[in-house]
Amino acid sequence: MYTSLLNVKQAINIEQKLIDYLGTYIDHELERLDDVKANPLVAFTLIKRLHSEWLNVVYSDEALENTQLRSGYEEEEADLPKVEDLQGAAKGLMRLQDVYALHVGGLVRGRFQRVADGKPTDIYLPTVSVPLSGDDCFLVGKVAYEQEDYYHSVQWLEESVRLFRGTGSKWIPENEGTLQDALDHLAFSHFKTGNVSNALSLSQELLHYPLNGRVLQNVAKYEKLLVSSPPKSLSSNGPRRPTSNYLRTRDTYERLCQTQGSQPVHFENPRLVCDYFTNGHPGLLLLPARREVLSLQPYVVLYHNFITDGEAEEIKGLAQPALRRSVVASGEKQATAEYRISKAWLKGSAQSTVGKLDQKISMLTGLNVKHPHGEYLQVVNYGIAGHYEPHFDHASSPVFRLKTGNRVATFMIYLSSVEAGGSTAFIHANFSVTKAAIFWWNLRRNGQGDEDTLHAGCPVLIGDKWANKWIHEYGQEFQHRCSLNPEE
Ligand SMILES: O=C(O)CCC(=O)C(=O)O
Ligand SMILES: [Fe+2]
Repeated sequence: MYTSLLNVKQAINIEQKLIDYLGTYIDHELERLDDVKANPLVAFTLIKRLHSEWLNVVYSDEALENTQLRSGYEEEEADLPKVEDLQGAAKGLMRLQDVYALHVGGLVRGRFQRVADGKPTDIYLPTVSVPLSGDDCFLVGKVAYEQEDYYHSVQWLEESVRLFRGTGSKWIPENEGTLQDALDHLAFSHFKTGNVSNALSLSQELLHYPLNGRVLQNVAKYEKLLVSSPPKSLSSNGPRRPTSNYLRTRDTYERLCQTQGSQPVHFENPRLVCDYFTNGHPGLLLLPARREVLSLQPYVVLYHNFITDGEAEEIKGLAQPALRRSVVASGEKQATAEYRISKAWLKGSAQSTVGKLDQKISMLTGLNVKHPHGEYLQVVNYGIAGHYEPHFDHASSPVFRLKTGNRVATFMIYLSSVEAGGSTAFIHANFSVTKAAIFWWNLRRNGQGDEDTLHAGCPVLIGDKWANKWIHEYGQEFQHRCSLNPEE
């Protein structure tokens, strides 16, 4: 190599190549990191580590003399996830389990699987599977247990007991629970769901632990119960899912989240057009919108190329600091009601990207979107299994109407495409959408709310959902005219 300069040049080329390989490797690793961040199982275990595992380690006897660790931890403490975050993450996992009919055993192995005809199928294959520990499952089970939701607690605690048994009686400092705790909670959950014989056998196992009067009493109670009312043969199908207040629409909602519903069949109805749309506006002449009319009643339109990746990134960047603030500032009640979602409002000047988007919405819809006729751009970010229950965007009662009237239409933009889950489901119209930008009228021409617009945001399974939307209100008298037909 040292005999000629040419050889040295070659060596430099080789090194350059190696550096390029390294660069590619790092890029791939960064992508992998992105994948990992967007995985709810990773997010859950991370929150759990930060909320309780580190705490248990830092304050364990083993770490007593490590004052540096303790003071370092105390410095960060204020920024660590709170118990509500951990509970919210656990509830998020159970929501994903329900809405996407996921198999708990699969989730525990880091997989997202649905069981159909006894066979598990992956509905999403993560690049990295993050398995859960017995203690992770114990925590989810306990959150369910504390809400008296024994349907979920049985399933998660079964997994917890199985995993704790697998690790033997080894004591792990970061754990919150033990095999004994899991058995105890599982026994009671079984009892509450009417499975007395399982409750009894688990309680009998608990008798091997340092004696506990309550367990002894339970064993006697369960034995008596089994004699007085022996279990009926396998007639019941096990515990039912807890009912919720939107049960009426729940089945449809979940089906739409899983399947996208019955997508529009354009060739069957000539009014469901796909076209290059300018709305007769000179501003759209050179770059028309790729419009797809999805539904006529309610009237829902999809614009395929509404926002560029660069614009979306800019909007997310603008919203990020405001989003954080809005979470801290939200009152306790609201934080729990809309848990897993944070919001920010962006004003933006006419020249800004926000202003340009405003202008584009106005050109496409022909509506006056200037504040206060349109609300500021709202950016929403969804957390673990973040979702939005079925609702209307318009106010159903005049009491809640703003000065500029009701929300006549919605323009919703997806700032990043979600990898799995997270679609917007139109409950009555029977379809769901996950991409680009959609527009729909909330009010009928007679000013009344259009009940057919009932819609929901499905929980995000994988990915980072940034939906944002423009809501237009009255002030559109000449653009969205009333009809002479009061029924319209
Ligand atoms: O996230 C979604 O898909 C729906 C959000 C929504 O409906 C709303 O913010 O009003
Ligand atoms: Fe909505």
